Parts: sequence; structure tokens; C-alpha cells
Amino acid sequence: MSEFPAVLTDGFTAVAEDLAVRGWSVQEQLLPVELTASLEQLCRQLWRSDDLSPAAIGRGAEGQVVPEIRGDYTRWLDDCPPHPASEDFLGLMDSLRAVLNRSLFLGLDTFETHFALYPPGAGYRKHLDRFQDSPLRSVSVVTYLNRNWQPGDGGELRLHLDEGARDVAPRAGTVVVFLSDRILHEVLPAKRERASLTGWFRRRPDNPLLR
Ligand SMILES: O=C(O)CCC(=O)C(=O)O
Ligand SMILES: [Fe+2]
Repeated sequence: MSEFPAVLTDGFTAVAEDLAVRGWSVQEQLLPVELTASLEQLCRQLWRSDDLSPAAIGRGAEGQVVPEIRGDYTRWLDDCPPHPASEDFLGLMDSLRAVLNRSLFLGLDTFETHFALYPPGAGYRKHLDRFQDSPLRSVSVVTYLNRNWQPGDGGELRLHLDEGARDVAPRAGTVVVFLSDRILHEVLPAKRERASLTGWFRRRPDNPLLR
């Protein structure tokens, strides 16, 4: 971890502590500002050039596009042209994975992530990220890319917690991390286009830690 600024390592440690205590973490300045700005540009460019596809609910061939339930447009990072900002982002997520594994023994093996763009009015109804038929998605990470997001713009991520709902504005730089099988959440409709990167740390099917 010595190659990363201390502030990043501190942020990753804070995420690990929050996950251990309550299963979710909201960090308002986790990633470098320039990196978030480059990722926002990439996401908006993909949107403008019509290179994002309507997101499905459910998995693989059984996935269905139901805009009333989920209205975002996505593209897997793996499926995008290589870009230094994407490489940097994946490098940082790998460091976060290492910190989580070291402190929480989660046995996270891989990271999958997609850009997401919610057009005005689109949302994502209340759900859990872990698929019913597959326990592999373990930790969800949502990175917001929207500069100048204003209080009235909507588009909050609503976490449904034991103590009540908590809303998080999708402001550039904010990263939300939570246990994929535990935290119910939804995306409220926004008045503006809302850009993000959503990702999941996964375990391998043969991981001995899987219940
Ligand atoms: O963009 C967000 O705030 C959350 C997205 C989400 O819940 C998902 O893609 O599963
Ligand atoms: Fe989700």
C-alpha cells in the first residue's frame, strides 16, 4: 500500500471499520478529484455516443429490461476501450479489496464494475444486490461522478437501514460501500442525468468462506 497516498489508505481503513460495525459506509472524498473527473467524462462520452445499454434486472439470459423498476443505462468497464482513468480506478479498487480482506477476512477475489447513467426521471426500486441464485456478489461499491450536484436535483441513493432510511446525494467523489446481501437500497429519480460506477467484489464459487 506504500504507493498510495496515506489519505487513500486511511479512507479504505475507515470503510473496513464501518463494514465491520454496521455493514455500510459512506465516504465523501475517497478518490482523487482528477480521477473522478476523468471517469465522469468517460461515462458521459459513452452516453452521448449511444454506447450504454438499458440495464436488465436479473441475471444473464433471464435478465429483463423493466424501466419502471430499473431505468439506468450501463456498460461493463471490461467492455470499454482501455483508458488510464479506468486502470487507475481498478488499481484503487484492488487496494480496497486487499484492505477489506486483511481486516475482515472476507476472501474477496475479483471486482466487476459498470458505468451507469440514469436519465432524468429514472430510478431503481428497492432491492438487494446479491442474486437469489448466486452468493458470489459480496460487497457493493458505488462511486458517484456528478460535479455540481445540487440539493434539489434528487437522485439520492436511499439505504434502508434498521434505524430508518438514509439518503446519500450522488455527488462526485462520494463512494458508498455495503454488504451486498444485507443492505436494501433504491435509487430515487433525479432531475438531471446521474452518472456513476457501480461495482461488486465477488468471491469465487469454490471459496471456502462461502456459506
Ligand atoms: O447508483 C446507485 O446509487 C445504486 C445503484 C444500484 O443499486 C445497483 O446498480 O445495483
Ligand atoms: Fe443495487
